[in-house]
Amino acid sequence: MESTTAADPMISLRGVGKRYPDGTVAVADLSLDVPAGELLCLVGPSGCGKTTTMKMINRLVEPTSGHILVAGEDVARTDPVRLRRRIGYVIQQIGLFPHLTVHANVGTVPRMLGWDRARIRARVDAMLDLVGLDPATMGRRYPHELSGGQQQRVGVARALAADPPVLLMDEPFSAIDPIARDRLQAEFLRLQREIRKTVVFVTHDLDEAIRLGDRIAVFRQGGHLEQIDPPASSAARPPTSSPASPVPTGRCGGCR
Ligand SMILES: Nc1ncnc2c1ncn2[C@@H]1O[C@H](COP(=O)(O)OP(=O)(O)OP(=O)(O)O)[C@@H](O)[C@H]1O
Repeated sequence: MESTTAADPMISLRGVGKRYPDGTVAVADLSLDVPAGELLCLVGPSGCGKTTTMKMINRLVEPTSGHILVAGEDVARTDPVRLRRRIGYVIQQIGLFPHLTVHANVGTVPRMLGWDRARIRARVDAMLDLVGLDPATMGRRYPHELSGGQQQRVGVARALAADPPVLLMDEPFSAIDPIARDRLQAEFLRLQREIRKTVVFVTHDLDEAIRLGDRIAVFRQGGHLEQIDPPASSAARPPTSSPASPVPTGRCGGCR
């Protein structure tokens, strides 16, 4: 990756559009920057282009216009496999390999990178520890022997294993029951304070966005950016406020 200065955004979308082959314009003309270390939440109604935006960053979807830079490098000119090793990806149905143990799941990318066994073991143990799973007992289990919340933790550990600077998280906690979700959010917040990744986090839950996001980007249909602001802090900001008003607390009107 090219070197960047502290002032450069880690992720930069410039006039990005995506028209699918059937003519659907998922994203029309989107520009936004995500500074290094920021957790940016994307919210908005179903079908407004959040997932498409996310997948264009790691090239699971190719934009039909515009440019996306990650750490100053145009992703269109980066080998997708190389790119994805530097971008952790966590999705709702986590997609753990069912026939591999938790340990082997978390070690997937380090193995692909050719790390030696001792380094992989140490890294996997550290990652499981980081997400609150005991490496000795949980590492040997298979995904079906874990709760939904534990599986999501493994997904986060796997995404972090090769220490990517960027994490893309697409509704990572939404399939979890509310109590486990609450704990996962709290732990992820603690974790993020420690590791300071640049995170793009899609959610339908405005409360989750307010809790986790350094900023919240509100999308409307066609991937139009309606607003991008820090979440309102009721202690710091009155609810009726300035033109550049922060995203209000409450439910996301257009969201499911
Ligand atoms: N492969 C595809 N081919 C055609 N249209 C698609 C494809 N994938 C997504 N779309 C359309 O693009 C638009 C944006 O979809 P996208 O999944 O990005 O929205 P989203 O905001 O993530 O939605 P949700 O909140 O429901 O997950 C939708 O109209 C969707 O139907």
